[in-house]
Amino acid sequence: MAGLSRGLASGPECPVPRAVKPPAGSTSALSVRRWWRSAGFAWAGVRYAWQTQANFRVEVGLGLLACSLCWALRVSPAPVLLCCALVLSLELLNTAAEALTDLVSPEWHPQAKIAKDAAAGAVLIASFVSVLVGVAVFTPPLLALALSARP
Ligand SMILES: Nc1ncnc2c1ncn2[C@@H]1O[C@H](COP(=O)(O)OP(=O)(O)OP(=O)(O)O)[C@@H](O)[C@H]1O
Repeated sequence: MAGLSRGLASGPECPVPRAVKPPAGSTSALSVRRWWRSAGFAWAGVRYAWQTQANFRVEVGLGLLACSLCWALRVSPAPVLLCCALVLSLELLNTAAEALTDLVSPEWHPQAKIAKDAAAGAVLIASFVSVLVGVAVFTPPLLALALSARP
């Protein structure tokens, strides 16, 4: 509690806790315990997005569908996996931007609108490009399959 209150900025204008310097000895990059703890926090963020963001769940579903299609059509999954990572990562950043914006500006504000709309725009662009990548990756094998199935 004392550590937390020490990390809080004073005054109502900045309610966000500042980073508290960790105790000496816990900063080693090779500390497995530290890495595991950080991974737990990161996983909590992913779980939060899964539980609260319908778009995140839809994107995970579409990503799994696209990966299954790669496997069924025997095409390289690399571009599809990259697109999945890009879209899901940006959706997580969008969720973070929304949460921060709601914290800092619960009332309507033009700057808050820019923050939310720009973060959503990043997801939109990545999703659009991912659809193009999907068309480029899946069209040739699907066409070949359709042609080979013709009598
Ligand atoms: N505090 C605010 N000030 C100004 N505009 C806002 C504010 N909060 C939301 N908006 C506007 O309303 C839109 C929708 O906001 P909202 O928080 O519902 O985002 P969302 O993308 O619908 O979120 P979710 O993914 O949780 O449904 C934003 O993109 C933004 O244009």
